[in-house]
Amino acid sequence: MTDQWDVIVVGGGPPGENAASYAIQGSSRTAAIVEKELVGGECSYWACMPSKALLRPVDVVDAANALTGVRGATLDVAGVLKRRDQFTHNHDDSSQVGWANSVGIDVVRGRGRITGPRELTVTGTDGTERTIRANHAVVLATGTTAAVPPVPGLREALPWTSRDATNLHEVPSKVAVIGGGVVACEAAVWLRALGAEVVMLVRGDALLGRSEPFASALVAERFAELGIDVRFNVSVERVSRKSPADTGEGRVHGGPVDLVAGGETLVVAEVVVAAGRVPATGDLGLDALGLSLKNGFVEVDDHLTVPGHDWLYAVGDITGRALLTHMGKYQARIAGTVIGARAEGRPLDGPRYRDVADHDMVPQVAFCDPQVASVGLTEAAARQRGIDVETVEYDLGNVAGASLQRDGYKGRAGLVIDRTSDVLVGATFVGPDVAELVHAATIAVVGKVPVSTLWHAVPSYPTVSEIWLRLLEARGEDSS
Ligand SMILES: Cc1cc2nc3c(=O)[nH]c(=O)nc-3n(C[C@H](O)[C@H](O)[C@H](O)COP(=O)(O)OP(=O)(O)OC[C@H]3O[C@@H](n4cnc5c(N)ncnc54)[C@H](O)[C@@H]3O)c2cc1C
Ligand SMILES: NC(=O)c1ccc[n+]([C@@H]2O[C@H](COP(=O)([O-])OP(=O)(O)OC[C@H]3O[C@@H](n4cnc5c(N)ncnc54)[C@H](O)[C@@H]3O)[C@@H](O)[C@H]2O)c1
Repeated sequence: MTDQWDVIVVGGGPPGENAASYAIQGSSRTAAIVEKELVGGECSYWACMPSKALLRPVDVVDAANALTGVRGATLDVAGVLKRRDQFTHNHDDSSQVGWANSVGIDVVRGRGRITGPRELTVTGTDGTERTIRANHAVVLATGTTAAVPPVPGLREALPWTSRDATNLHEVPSKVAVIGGGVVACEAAVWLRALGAEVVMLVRGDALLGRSEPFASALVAERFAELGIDVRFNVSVERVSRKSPADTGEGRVHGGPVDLVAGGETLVVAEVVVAAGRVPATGDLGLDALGLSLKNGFVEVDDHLTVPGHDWLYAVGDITGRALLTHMGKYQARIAGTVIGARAEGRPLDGPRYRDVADHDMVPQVAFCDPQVASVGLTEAAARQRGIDVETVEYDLGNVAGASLQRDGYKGRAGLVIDRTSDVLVGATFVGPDVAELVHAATIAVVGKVPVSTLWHAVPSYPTVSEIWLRLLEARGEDSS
């Protein structure tokens, strides 16, 4: 194999894969992905895919049991785990490597480190080193790893991280989840459904603390119904474990764990740390380039280029812009298109060369129970930016389409509208199966569709989308 490509991408998660393929598509350029673990990255094997594979059966059973006339839906734990393993291909990345090769991308196994402009050293699993070079561009796409807060005894207790929770092979009898963000809320739902007793230790006063308050409140209400014990304003002070043991991913890591939190001692079979992410920039050799990192993240301009280094790009979690697969892939499409244009001497004068969506137009779905699907700014974030906004909310349970989905459907939606321009700057939907509702809102936010125009976007009857009509009516103005 050669040691020189036109484009080298470090990190083979979905953003890395997309950056490589967009950078060479329709050309004779060559590309390589350097990957130290599995091509497909965290998302495919330890994050998005296994977590959603675990949550979907929970959702289906819940939906079936919420319908009069349907009886006896239950979870088969072994079957659920088996289906999860199908989605993670039992950690075999050969199909991803096959895809890369099929579109002209080489895969270089090993840990990449920048040693100079357009130059990297790759250390293989056997310790051998190899120097490789890029003619045009190097793209950093190394992602993040789970943060483990510096609580005395926590690291020594070998707690579960999201990798163990998504790849669980046994269900601990009782789990303490540290954190109240998306990882914590999603994991709490599947662990509870699979049979664990779950206690959540949340530092702040809300679940999904960056969401609209009504979303946090509905999730907390439902978690109480599910028997998830959520404790707010609690910090873990100390942890100790009898005989911690590295029993492998997704297996209980030793004896019972004592946690001292809020002046109380809690004894659990396992701890799940879901306290955010740390960028994987530590050993990338970036200091040699004199790069200043922001909390460890690589700063880029809207062409995803590292300022001052026109050959160096970054995409995905490592940019700290939006730690979401779809946003990383969006950045990758832009970076790849920019690399192609620069390689061919074309100007970057079209909309596809600039990252726009990361600036306050990011969609996200938390697939917990209930789901929380949102895009853009919350009311609080909009006000913080000095936008004069009005808000409108409506109960999803009062929408005919929603009531047909489940008996006693509970949910709520809210819009954040910029009064000056009369366009939507944010939207949040909370409830069972609301994930697919958010894209309509994303189109309205990104397209800056005036609310008066939305009156003419007629939702079909009886669908959950009629929430749009109800929200406009609740705003109390027909400006059509
Ligand atoms: C439990 C969980 C669930 C999630 N669910 C969702 C979801 O439903 N939807 C969503 O949009 N997002 C979700 N996310 C976030 C999503 O996983 C990330 O945004 C996404 O994986 C980021 O992709 P990335 O390529 O930037 O990083 P990663 O997926 O982390 O990939 C980085 C790759 O780089 C490799 N690497 C690192 N350093 C080097 C090096 N020096 N040399 C070579 N290779 C290296 C790693 O091995 C890895 O394969 C979830 C996250 C978690 C933790
Ligand atoms: N469905 C999805 O789209 C999805 C699912 C999972 C994760 N993700 C993404 O992955 C990223 C990581 O998720 P996450 O939930 O780990 O992070 P997060 O930032 O969403 O939440 C972190 C939580 O940990 C708490 N925390 C932080 N430091 C702590 C400490 N020292 N002690 C106690 N608690 C502490 C925070 O208060 C917060 O509740 C997020 O950006 C998220 O968007 C997305």
